[in-house]
Amino acid sequence: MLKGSARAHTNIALIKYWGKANEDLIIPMNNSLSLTLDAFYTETTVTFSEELTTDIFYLDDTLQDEKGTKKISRFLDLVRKKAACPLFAEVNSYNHVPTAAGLASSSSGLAALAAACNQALQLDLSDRDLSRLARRGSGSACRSIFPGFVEWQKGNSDETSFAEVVPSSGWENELAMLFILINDQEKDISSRDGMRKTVETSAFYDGWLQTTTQDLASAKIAIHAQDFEKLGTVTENNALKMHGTTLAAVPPFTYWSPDSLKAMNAVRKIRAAGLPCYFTMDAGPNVKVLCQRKDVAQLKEKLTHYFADEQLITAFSGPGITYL
Ligand SMILES: O=C(O)C[C@@](O)(CF)CCOP(=O)(O)OP(=O)(O)O
Repeated sequence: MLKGSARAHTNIALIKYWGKANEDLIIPMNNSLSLTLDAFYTETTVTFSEELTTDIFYLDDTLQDEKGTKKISRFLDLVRKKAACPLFAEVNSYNHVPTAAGLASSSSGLAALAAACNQALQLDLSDRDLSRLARRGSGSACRSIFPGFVEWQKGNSDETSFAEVVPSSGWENELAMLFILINDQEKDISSRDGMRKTVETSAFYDGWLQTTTQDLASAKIAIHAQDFEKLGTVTENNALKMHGTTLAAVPPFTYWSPDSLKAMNAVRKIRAAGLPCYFTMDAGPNVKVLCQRKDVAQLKEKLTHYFADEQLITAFSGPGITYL
């Protein structure tokens, strides 16, 4: 019996990954840049055993059906091949995220699984090679291997596509990200399906791609200069452009719900009144608000005029992989 356990934290992209150049290897069209957070994480244990005749996946103590196990099993096939190990495995994952929020964070889940496999099969992978392996599970997972600000170098092959830390002199510890959890019943289009539809059909996709490289350069300059307004502005604009691409997909779609727009407008109003804060969004209705740590209590107080307190969750910069 070969067993491994690891914890990985969710990351939120400030400059988005939105589209694959290679679906099988999960090579992205562009570089992306994220902030790993402390509040949300996944703890995963994997046990490879001769006794098993198939892969078994428990998520928060609930046995997952075949559909829910497919993505995990496909990833385990990769690991088995890499380790020349024929054994099936039992995976136990615990998502420490607010369940109601639908904050299904594939970034922390697949990163934790990759690290747990690394330990169980004694692959002895470097962080860079672990990032490459996690990338094969889910693109954004490659960034959760590292703490703080992280850039995913898109590369053009399995060897050259990996994440690495963005030097920041610890400035990330002066920032905060406040999640506005929008309880939207709509079944989300997964990020994987959403980005594929967009790449394949959206008239706005090329415009997105042309400007996101510049946005990433601006974000890195802002981090180096510790210029919050510059980082916040490029973060918000980049998210709006990414989401703009979905409106020109065929058929069009959007992740925005009425309350998403309410949240974005509230952030604009609070910013206009003098509190620097900027929003970003991913493949769902939730809105994440980037602000400076010193302002997060005041921001939360102002947002309670628009949303219930239990919908507001504060996160700070978080760590990379921890082996348990
Ligand atoms: O995180 C970002 O950069 C932006 C997004 O969150 C915007 F929705 C996409 C994340 O995509 P992911 O779930 O990693 O896709 P996969 O590679 O198909 O598994």
